[in-house]
Amino acid sequence: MSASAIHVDDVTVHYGDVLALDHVTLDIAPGRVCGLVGMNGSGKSTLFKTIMGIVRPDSGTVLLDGAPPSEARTAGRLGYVPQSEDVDWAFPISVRDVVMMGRYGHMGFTRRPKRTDHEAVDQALERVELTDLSRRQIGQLSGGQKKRAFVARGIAQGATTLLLDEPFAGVDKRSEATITRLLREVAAAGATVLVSTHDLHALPRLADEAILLMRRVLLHGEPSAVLTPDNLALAFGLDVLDRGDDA
Ligand SMILES: Nc1ncnc2c1ncn2[C@@H]1O[C@H](COP(=O)(O)OP(=O)(O)OP(=O)(O)O)[C@@H](O)[C@H]1O
Repeated sequence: MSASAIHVDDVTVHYGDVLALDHVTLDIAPGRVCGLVGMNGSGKSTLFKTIMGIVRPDSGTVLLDGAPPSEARTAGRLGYVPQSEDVDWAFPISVRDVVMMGRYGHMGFTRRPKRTDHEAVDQALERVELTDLSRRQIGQLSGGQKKRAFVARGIAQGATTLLLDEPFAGVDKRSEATITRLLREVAAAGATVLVSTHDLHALPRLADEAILLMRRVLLHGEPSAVLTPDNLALAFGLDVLDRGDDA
C-alpha cells in the first residue's frame, strides 16, 4: 500500500466560536517537501497542532504513516520546529541539549544518552553548522541559528515526519540556504516535510508541492501551479508576488 505519510481527512477545528479549520483534507506522500502558505490566521499553526495531536479536531481524522499522531509522537517519528514566538528562549538549556531532546524517544525511561545518541547529536550539529556554538545557551543564538538548532533536533531524532512552522522567518540567506538544503536531504532520505512559510519566492526551490490554506484547502499542487498571482490574490487579497525576484 502506498499510504500517505500525512493523511488529513475532513478535519474541522473550532476554538470556541472561531472556525480555524473547515473540512480540511490533504494527503502528502513519503519523501515529499510540501509548503504550506496562507495569510495570518488562516489556520497553519492549527493544522500543525492537529497533525501533532495537540489540538483535537471536532471532526475528521489524522493519520501519520497509517497511525494516530499520538503513536507517531510516542515513537519519536514526529519532529517539530516551532514558531520562534512559541519558544521560551530564556530557558537555561544549551544548544546541544536542545538537539539531544530529539534523542529522548530513543533513550527509554532513564533519559541517559548513550554513545549513539551523542554521535547522532554531533552529526546533526555539524550538518547545521552549529558545532562551534553547541555549548551556548539557546537564547544566545541569532534567529537563523536558533532555527538551525531546532532543525538539528529533528535530524538527530530521525523523524519520518517533520513539521516546520515558519523556519525562514527572520533568518538570513545563509541560514535559509542551509535549512533548504537540509530539508531536501531529509526528504531524499525518505522523510516527509511540511513547512509553513511566507517566503513565497523560496518555495519553488524548497518544495515539491504547495498548499494554499484559508481555513480550508484552496489549492494543493505543484508550487508553480499553486503560486500564481491570481491564486495568491485570492488567498491574501493582494498582489503579494509583485516585489520582483531580487527581494
Ligand atoms: N488558542 C486559541 N484560542 C482561540 N483562538 C485561536 C487560538 N489559536 C488560534 N486561534 C484562532 O484560530 C485562527 C487560526 O489561527 P492559527 O494560529 O492557526 O493561524 P496561522 O495561519 O498559523 O496564523 P499566523 O500566520 O499568524 O501564525 C485565528 O483566527 C486565530 O485567532
